[in-house]
Amino acid sequence: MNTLMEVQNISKQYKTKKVLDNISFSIYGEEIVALVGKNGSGKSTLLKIIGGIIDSDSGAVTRHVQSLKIGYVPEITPSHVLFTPEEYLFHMGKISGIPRKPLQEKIDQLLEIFNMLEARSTRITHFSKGMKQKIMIMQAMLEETHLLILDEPLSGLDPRAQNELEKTLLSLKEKGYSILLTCHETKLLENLVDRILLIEGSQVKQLESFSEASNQNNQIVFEFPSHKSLDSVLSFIQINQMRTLNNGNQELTVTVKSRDTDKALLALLQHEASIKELMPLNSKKEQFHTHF
Ligand SMILES: Nc1ncnc2c1ncn2[C@@H]1O[C@H](COP(=O)(O)OP(=O)(O)OP(=O)(O)O)[C@@H](O)[C@H]1O
Repeated sequence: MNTLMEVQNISKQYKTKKVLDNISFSIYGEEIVALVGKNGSGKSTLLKIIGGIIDSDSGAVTRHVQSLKIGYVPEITPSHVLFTPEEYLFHMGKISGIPRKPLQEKIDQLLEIFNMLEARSTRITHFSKGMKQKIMIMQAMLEETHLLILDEPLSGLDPRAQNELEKTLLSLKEKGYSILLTCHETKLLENLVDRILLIEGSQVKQLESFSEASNQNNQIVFEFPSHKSLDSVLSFIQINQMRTLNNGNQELTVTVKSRDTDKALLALLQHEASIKELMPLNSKKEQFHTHF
C-alpha cells in the first residue's frame, strides 16, 4: 500500500487553547479515512492544516507522491449561485488558469461521474444540499487531484442524498482517489470508510473496529425552546443535526455515550426539552485494517 502523505507531529493552539498536540498519522493511496470526534475536538482545524488553508504551530505534512495535489472542500455549501453547474465550474476553472479545452473535457467527465448530466443546465440555486455538495467536490477536482479532503460532506443530507453521495465517493476511490473526511454519524461510515481516526483530548488514535466507533452510543432526538441554553449538557452530547421547527423550537439529534445517557436525559428534561426518540446506535463487528 503506497503512502500518499504523512502528518508528522502536528500541534496547533488558538491563543491559550491547545487543539492538536503532536499528532501523527499517514494517508495511503486509494483509501477513505474518516476523522471523528466531539464538536470542537479539532477535526476542521486538522483538515485545514492538511489542506494548506492554515498553518500548524509545529510539525509537518510530508507528501510522499511527487506533486501530490490535495482538493479541500469546506463544510459550507454555496446558497445563491445563479450559475448552472457547467457555467460555475467553467468560471472557477478559468480563475484557476485551466485552458478552455481541457477544462470543458474535465467538466463533462465530472458531470458524468457525479451523475449530474441531466442537471447541467439547471441553476445551482435550485439544487438540493446534496447536489450543491457535489458541485463543491467537483470544483475541488477541476485541477488534477490525488487526495480529497471533505469537511462534513454527509451532514444535513437526507438518507437518499447521503446514499447517493456515498456511492459517488466509493466510485472515486475505485478510480484511484484517496479521501479524508469528517463525519458526525459513525453509523454512516460502515459501508464507506476503510479506517476511522478519532480526535480526543488533542490526540489522534485509530479505532480498530466500527464497533469501537459506535460502541455503546445512543441517539436522542429532542425538541427544545430556542430561548433556552444547552450549555450544561453540551459537554457530554455530540450534536449531529439541528433544525428550527414551525413553532420556533429547535429539534436536535444528538449522540451520547451509554454511560452518560441518564445524565443527559435528566439535564434535558430539567431544561424543558421534550424527548421525541431514544435509540441505540447500531454497531458492526467488522475489523479495520490496522496500518496507521
Ligand atoms: N480561528 C479560530 N480561532 C480561535 N479558536 C478557534 C478557531 N477555529 C477553531 N477554534 C476553536 O478550536 C477548537 C476546535 O475547532 P474545530 O472547528 O477544529 O473543531 P471541530 O472538531 O471541527 O468541531 P465541529 O465538530 O463542531 O465542526 C474549538 O474549540 C474552536 O472553538
